[in-house]
Amino acid sequence: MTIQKVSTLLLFGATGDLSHRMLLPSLYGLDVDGLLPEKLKIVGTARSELDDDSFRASAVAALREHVPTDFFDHSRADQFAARLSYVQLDAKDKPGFAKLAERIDPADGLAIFLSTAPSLFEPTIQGLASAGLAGDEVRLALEKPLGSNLASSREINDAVAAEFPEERTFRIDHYLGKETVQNLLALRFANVAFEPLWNSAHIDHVQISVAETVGLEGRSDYYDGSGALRDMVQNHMLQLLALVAMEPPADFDATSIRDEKVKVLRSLRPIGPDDVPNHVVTGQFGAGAIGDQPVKAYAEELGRTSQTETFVALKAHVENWRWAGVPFYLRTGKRMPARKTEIFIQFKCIPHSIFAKRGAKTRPNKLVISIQPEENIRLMVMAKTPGLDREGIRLREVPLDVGLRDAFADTRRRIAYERLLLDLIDGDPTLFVRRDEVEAQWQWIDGVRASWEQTGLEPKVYGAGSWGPSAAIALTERDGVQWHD
Ligand SMILES: NC(=O)C1=CN([C@@H]2O[C@H](COP(=O)(O)OP(=O)(O)OC[C@H]3O[C@@H](n4cnc5c(N)ncnc54)[C@H](OP(=O)(O)O)[C@@H]3O)[C@@H](O)[C@H]2O)C=CC1
Ligand SMILES: O=C1O[C@H](COP(=O)(O)O)[C@@H](O)[C@H](O)[C@H]1O
Repeated sequence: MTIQKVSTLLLFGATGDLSHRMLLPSLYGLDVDGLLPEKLKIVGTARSELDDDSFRASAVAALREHVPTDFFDHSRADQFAARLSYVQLDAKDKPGFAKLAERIDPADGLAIFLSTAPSLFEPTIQGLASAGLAGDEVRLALEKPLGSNLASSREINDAVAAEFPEERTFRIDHYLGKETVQNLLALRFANVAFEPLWNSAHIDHVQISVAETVGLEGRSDYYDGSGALRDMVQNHMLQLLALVAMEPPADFDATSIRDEKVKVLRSLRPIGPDDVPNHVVTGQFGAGAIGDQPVKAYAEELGRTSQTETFVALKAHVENWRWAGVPFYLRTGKRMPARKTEIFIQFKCIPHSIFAKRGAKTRPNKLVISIQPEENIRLMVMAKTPGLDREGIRLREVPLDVGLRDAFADTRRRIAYERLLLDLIDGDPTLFVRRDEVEAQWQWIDGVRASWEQTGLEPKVYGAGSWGPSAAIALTERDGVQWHD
């Protein structure tokens, strides 16, 4: 495969929050590390009235605010800003796209990043096509949300496919850009120790938790129309589940990895109305405190009452030979006591304990993969407690711990978007989500929502700063399982 070099990155939504907090700082990081093509130009566009100089100044201000202080350097920021220019454009104004075509020659290699609301995707794509900016040399990256259900996701995908073939479409799930998420692949497929145990014969259950302390973060219109299931489970958490559950791919390439992930997503057992009471819990945070900081209830933060869930816990099953009978418990919520993204694998008990007659108890092994903020892989194993007990033997659970931050202390921690922007520029879609994956994700999520709507499930209030409603604890305790908090 010959990879077309990119000479221009065209950034829609260049004045927005995502651009300021993540995209420009990521591009700055890549530039400082010498990873951007030397001649790469970055053209920002939005409706705001800016010229090149004022856009550059606003970009440098964003870098100053969002790049860690020990990595921000004024002269490097100015050098980076020299790559930037700006075109004022309303994405709904088709003839206006001619202004972009005056500045950009797609034949030189063009990557486009849509960091705008999805309602603008279709007019933007049509505008690009009308101005000749959707040709063979052009790649298109799209931010989430890619629809709010399967039907709307298909509409977006169809609109994209009308001008950009799948191999030039880069759907972002920023969790795939996180080092620790990619490390899951390394753990599973660069080591011989885990794969023989990675199945229902040895694994009792899997927990995936994404706990956040933040609330609406100024995105109330979007979030209240979405809720935790569609905001977090449909994309990030199902991608994590797919990476945990997939078969070993033949290669680390886009087709092999995505083929295996989509098989998992299609094997998710639908949750029907009868399953809802034992498989789904939703919650909405009430007033409370995180640490010593008082936190308002969701309805107060939103300014109105709402039935939107800010917490969801699910019991899912992957119906295939490897995972038959292994529950995957998923849980995510806002305004929880701590920020924590973690995959917890509970192995089964040993088949027979040679220590039992000596009074020693064994516990099943556990593997804890901490994705953020800690970056750790910890295997809990049984060890003998030191001592000369005549009566018997004492065993204790101890961690075999790999602190990834310490192990790679000499490496800068990168923003997930650095990986993704670099791959977009290089034309490598491995860490982007293919259409069939997104649609399989939506199909399952739509089923969950339809079932909970049919059963009239309503979110239970949980105190901000707690781990969610008590019903979420009951969801696992019914199976004799405790959440790993
Ligand atoms: N912020 C975040 O952390 C995350 C955001 N996302 C998604 O990324 C996308 C962008 O998010 P975010 O940056 O937060 O949103 P913002 O509302 O902060 O920014 C939206 C951007 O789109 C531009 N815009 C709005 N309307 C038009 C238009 N008609 N024509 C051209 N440009 C327009 C705005 O600029 P102007 O007003 O000048 O036109 C602005 O640059 C959204 O889909 C969001 O859901 C996904 C994950 C995280
Ligand atoms: O996509 C989203 O992700 C963030 C959480 O991302 P993280 O990298 O901080 O874990 C979440 O806050 C937001 O609601 C959601 O849209």
